[in-house]
Amino acid sequence: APFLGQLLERQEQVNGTYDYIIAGGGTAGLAVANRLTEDPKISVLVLEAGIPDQKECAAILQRCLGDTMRSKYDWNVTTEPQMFLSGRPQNLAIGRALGGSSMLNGMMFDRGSPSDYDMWEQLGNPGWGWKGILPYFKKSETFTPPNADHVQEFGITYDPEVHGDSGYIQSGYPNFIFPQMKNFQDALMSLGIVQSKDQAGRAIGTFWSPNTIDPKNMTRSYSRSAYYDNFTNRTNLHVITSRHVTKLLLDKDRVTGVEYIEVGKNTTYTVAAKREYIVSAGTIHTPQLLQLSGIGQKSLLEGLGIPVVVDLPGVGQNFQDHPFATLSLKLDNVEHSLWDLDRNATYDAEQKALFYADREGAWTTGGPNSVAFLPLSSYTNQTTPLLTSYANAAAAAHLRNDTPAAVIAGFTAQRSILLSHLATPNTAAMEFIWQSGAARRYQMPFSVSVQHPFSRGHVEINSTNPLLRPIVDLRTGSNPVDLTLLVEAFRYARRVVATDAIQELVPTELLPGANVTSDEDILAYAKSSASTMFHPSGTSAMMPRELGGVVDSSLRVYGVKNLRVVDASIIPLIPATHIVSTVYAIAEKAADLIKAAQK
Ligand SMILES: Cc1cc2nc3c(=O)[nH]c(=O)nc-3n(C[C@H](O)[C@H](O)[C@H](O)COP(=O)(O)OP(=O)(O)OC[C@H]3O[C@@H](n4cnc5c(N)ncnc54)[C@H](O)[C@@H]3O)c2cc1C
Repeated sequence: APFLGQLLERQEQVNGTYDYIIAGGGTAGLAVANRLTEDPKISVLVLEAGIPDQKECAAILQRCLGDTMRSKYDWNVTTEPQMFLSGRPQNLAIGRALGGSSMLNGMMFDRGSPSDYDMWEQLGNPGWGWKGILPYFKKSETFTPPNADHVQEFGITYDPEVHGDSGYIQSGYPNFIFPQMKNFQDALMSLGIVQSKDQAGRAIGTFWSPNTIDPKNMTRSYSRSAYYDNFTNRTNLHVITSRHVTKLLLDKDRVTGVEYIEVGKNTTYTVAAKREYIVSAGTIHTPQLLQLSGIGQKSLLEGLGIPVVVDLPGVGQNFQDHPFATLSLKLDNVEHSLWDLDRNATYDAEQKALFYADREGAWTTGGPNSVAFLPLSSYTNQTTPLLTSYANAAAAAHLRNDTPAAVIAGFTAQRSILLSHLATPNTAAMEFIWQSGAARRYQMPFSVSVQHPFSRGHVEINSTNPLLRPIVDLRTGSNPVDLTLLVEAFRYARRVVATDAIQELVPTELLPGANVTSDEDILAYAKSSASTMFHPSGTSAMMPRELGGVVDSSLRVYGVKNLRVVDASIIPLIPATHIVSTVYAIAEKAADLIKAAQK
């Protein structure tokens, strides 16, 4: 068959059956497909709704970071009005492309701390604590250490022991770093914060985060380039794009096939798997697909006339994200910053020339990498009162009124685990990011982001039409203590700005502005400006069924024998990090679990 192994272009090229069918060729989907097809006897079909990028600037260069948002590569999801954030809906970018959100993301590549994953294990998921997942973090990456000049100039430290050296995702540092990025590290250290030797082993304190960047040419390393582009010679791997999976066909406790359409056309096709079905459609579309297929909360499905195959109230619940808010600064004493690329054509042209000559200069940089992840006790003296306010409310007090009992039980278990970890110095509660103009609207956005929110949202279909967007409600700030944490973080951010290291840069606070000082005013600013960090997680959570879980610790959907979910939706508790490296680790571990089940 002449087309095998390549991206399939025509419907006739799709076979009737495969060993495995994967719904969603995104970050996790392509990684799983790659690992399963290492065995030439195993055939895999990946059905991806999006399109392949054309390796254009927006897709692969840090220079154009953000340009894919609201483009043809984005699902363009708008959330419900966020009632706890002044009623503002949020634009939730999600990749609709070969490689999914990894093709669209900010290229930060960090990990949570050991405690973030130990919490997963404590929630009833054996094998998913730090010890169990670390080998898969390593397996997914090839880490290139910072060059000697950068070690010298910026004080970047690293520990090769915690990194991988033969994985497919390339991680490392851009060839160019703006000098003012170091002032942030110095500022934190002058406040007594310790620099982590390497975030990959303990992401607490201040540190330089790697990016997903190929050291050879300073281009994006993402699921497509890492797990697909070099493997198109595998005749047992079929990938077809512009194919939207509309339904899983179920017969009692087994999936018997998937239905899908070619995007923009009406014909429905069916394809079947001999071994298993894997849903990797991401945090929004995985629960949508399960619900459309009759797996979900009985009352929701019955209300839409969908026959209930498995009454699984957790599907679409437990929705978590990292909300962030920004202190915007103008720095008068810096030679250049990232936003000059958009504002100074001469400088941009110089940097472009440098990039194409030597892969040097500001075109190589863009993803934030000077950051700090701090436990509560490092940035506020209110640790005990804050944790007490979380603990004192009834567990369901801030959940939606009709939250199913099992989901309340799950949240109750999460809450007590979170409270015990957040009381220690080993769990980060807040990220502080010196963004270097990543937002493009300000010269120096200095953002703070809640890492272990107690607010929970949901994703729910309100139509049986698979092509309509489901209801996406983050419910950010529904637990008011999350927002109090942000207010405390603003106060600390101002202490950071007041240090000699930042004052040297001659900063002016543009937003919220020096006159915004009371708790009420800072809170009002946070509510009027807080946004998603694009880390949607948790809507098909890996937890015991009685705690509202959707998949077990082998990622099998409860009540169905041959169906797994592998993507960010299985994350039971969002870790304190940008989550893509966690998604790759989940996919790598899932592939091993699936292979083990073949025996
Ligand atoms: C703008 C943005 C910036 C981010 N920045 C960072 C960052 O700097 N660092 C970091 O660590 N993380 C970042 N993230 C988060 C990270 O990229 C994602 O969490 C991760 O890529 C999600 O992987 P996934 O496999 O769960 O889903 P995805 O990668 O989104 O994959 C899901 C795939 O399924 C496809 N699909 C959906 N429904 C269907 C269907 N019905 N039929 C067929 N296909 C379907 C989608 O098109 C998509 O390709 C960012 C995310 C965004 C959106």
